[in-house]
Amino acid sequence: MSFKLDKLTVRHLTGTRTAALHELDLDIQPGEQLALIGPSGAGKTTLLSTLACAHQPAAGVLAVFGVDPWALPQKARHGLRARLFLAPQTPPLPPRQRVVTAVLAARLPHWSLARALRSLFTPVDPDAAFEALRRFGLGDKLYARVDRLSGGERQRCSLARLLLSSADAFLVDEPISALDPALARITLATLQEEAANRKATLVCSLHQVEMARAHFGRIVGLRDGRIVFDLPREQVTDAMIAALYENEQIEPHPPAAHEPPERLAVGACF
Ligand SMILES: Nc1ncnc2c1ncn2[C@@H]1O[C@H](COP(=O)(O)OP(=O)(O)OP(=O)(O)O)[C@@H](O)[C@H]1O
Repeated sequence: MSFKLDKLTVRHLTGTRTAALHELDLDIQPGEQLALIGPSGAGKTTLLSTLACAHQPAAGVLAVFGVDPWALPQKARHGLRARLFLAPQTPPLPPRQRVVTAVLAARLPHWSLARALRSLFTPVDPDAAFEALRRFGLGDKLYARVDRLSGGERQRCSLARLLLSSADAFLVDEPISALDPALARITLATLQEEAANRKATLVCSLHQVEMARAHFGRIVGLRDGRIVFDLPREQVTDAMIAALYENEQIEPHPPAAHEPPERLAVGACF
């Protein structure tokens, strides 16, 4: 089993004392690919980072590759984390670094300190970085600076690191939120192909419900920190989706009484 959750409850240390995840039961087999969907604030990111052993649960049981990460000594937990690749929605890439260096950093856990330092100045395996970037349509950005990438390019740069990692599970948070539809399809296909080739587990949160239903065989719907459904895609109905997102539409913003929209200057900044 890659992940086993039994009545798992997670609270954030800051903010409200309400649990972000409430008594979740979830089994994820090695090599399985599933999509997490649900409205904003449902707990998708919290679940992914809990699976990545970044949040210690408040209650319940978490087993990652058969062991409780929080019962392990810190060094062993660190070793376990190296088998997990968490791709956050906003990747924390060092801004002044070249893309090639940022991508090759995925191999840091396997390098000696001397090799890691050398790679900062002369990238050790630029061909591997190029190939990973190429698969996400970013081959031309190998030597670009990270802070000159667009939001979508940064996202894909972070995913290229995933290809160079040796992880057995990919935990990917909204990988296509900044991508156009064509790039979104390529990106999901690349992630799924990589996971299938190395028999890695893929858990992917998505706001694009139709993409989730089109690409993933298993769909987990989260709302208010609870699993609302966990089903093969054929059994997920439009009514279930509507109920999952019910009342989530944003109320239109009332125009300010003193400044009706038609009187705002062209180019006004909202
Ligand atoms: N660092 C934090 N400190 C305190 N509360 C947090 C923190 N991060 C998230 N939360 C809260 O935990 C709950 C779940 O948030 P989470 O980010 O996991 O949801 P999400 O489904 O990923 O949302 P989105 O789709 O908007 O990214 C929310 O109520 C959120 O306000």
